[in-house]
Amino acid sequence: MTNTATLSNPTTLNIPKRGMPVTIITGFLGSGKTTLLNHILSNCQDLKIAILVNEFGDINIDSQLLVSMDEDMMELSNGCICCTINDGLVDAVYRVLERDDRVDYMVIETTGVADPLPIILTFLGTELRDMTCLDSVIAVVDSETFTPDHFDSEVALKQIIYSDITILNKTDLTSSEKVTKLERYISVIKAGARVLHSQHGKVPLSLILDIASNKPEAYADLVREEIEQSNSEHDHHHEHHHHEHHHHEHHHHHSDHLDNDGFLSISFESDRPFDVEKFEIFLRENLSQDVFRAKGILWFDDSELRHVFQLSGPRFDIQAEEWQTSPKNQLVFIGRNLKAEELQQQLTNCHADF
Ligand SMILES: Nc1nc2c(ncn2[C@@H]2O[C@H](COP(=O)(O)OP(=O)(O)OP(=O)(O)O)[C@@H](O)[C@H]2O)c(=O)[nH]1
Repeated sequence: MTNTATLSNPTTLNIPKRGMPVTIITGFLGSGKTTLLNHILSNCQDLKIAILVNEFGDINIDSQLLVSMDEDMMELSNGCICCTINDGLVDAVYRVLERDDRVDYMVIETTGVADPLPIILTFLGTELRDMTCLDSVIAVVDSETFTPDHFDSEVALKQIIYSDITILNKTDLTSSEKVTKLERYISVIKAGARVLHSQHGKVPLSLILDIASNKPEAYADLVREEIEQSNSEHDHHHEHHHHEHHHHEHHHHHSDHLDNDGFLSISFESDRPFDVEKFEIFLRENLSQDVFRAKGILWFDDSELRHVFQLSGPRFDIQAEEWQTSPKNQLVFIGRNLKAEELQQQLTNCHADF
């Protein structure tokens, strides 16, 4: 917080817009946040929405999976997970506010392993409070895989507790009894919870955007606590930023800070195509059980198409579409106790022979 609280007003000639409504989409790994965002972008009609994607991992996969949109309307802030409210996020918000073109609304997709509270508090407790208006915080839940132990993740629970609306998504993959049970559970952990159900994030936009459902009073004590706590953590953050570009150090820091959750992200990129059979064998036989979520863009030597790979819990899915860029492989794996070198070696072995 200290980092952001001291951010001074930009001294450009652009006068930032004021009172911009903001919706934050939170939700655990693979719950359907990007899918919901695509639903919003495809149905928002004349509303000019700026998107801010805060992704966990070194490669931006999410931005490539969003429906075609004005590139200028997208800002990325690559998430180091322990510094969710890094300067990058605040800077990205400022870049949107300083736009010359019309922007009516801002939607932020957080990383699946982010505690949304620091992000919420950034909007309520810094000078962003005067520039923006936090409209709503939405938590997307995978109704098939979510259980009351919430993946042993404190963060998964906080995402629901700090949201204004919970969307129980993927109802097509689970029984209505399970959905009802989840709804009851959510009303226990969060009094007055507003719960919606969806398949592929399809909910009426009038129920989630511009609804003024966020109540800043509810966070007043937290704002104070957070400021006190972040003051004492300041030194750490400082040092961390210093090391940010170093790959190994970066991963190392992640594992240091995720005591609660232990999730880390491993990226893989290559300019050589995979052999589809080798990749399938890798998925079936070699992929560590500790991988909770994976996604990426795949290049196979026997295909002209790019393949979008999605793995969430026990399921995976590969869809073919046209390349918009030159072909390459880009993958991100997220899980606990992952061994980066082993995983990267396994993927290297999936390359097609020359
Ligand atoms: N069957 C089914 N699949 C869904 C539904 N919603 C999303 N998915 C699939 O679930 C996978 C993950 O969805 P995403 O929208 O990428 O999830 P996310 O929350 O953005 O994931 P992270 O950003 O990695 O945390 C994708 O393969 C989606 O197509 C749904 O309602 N039903």
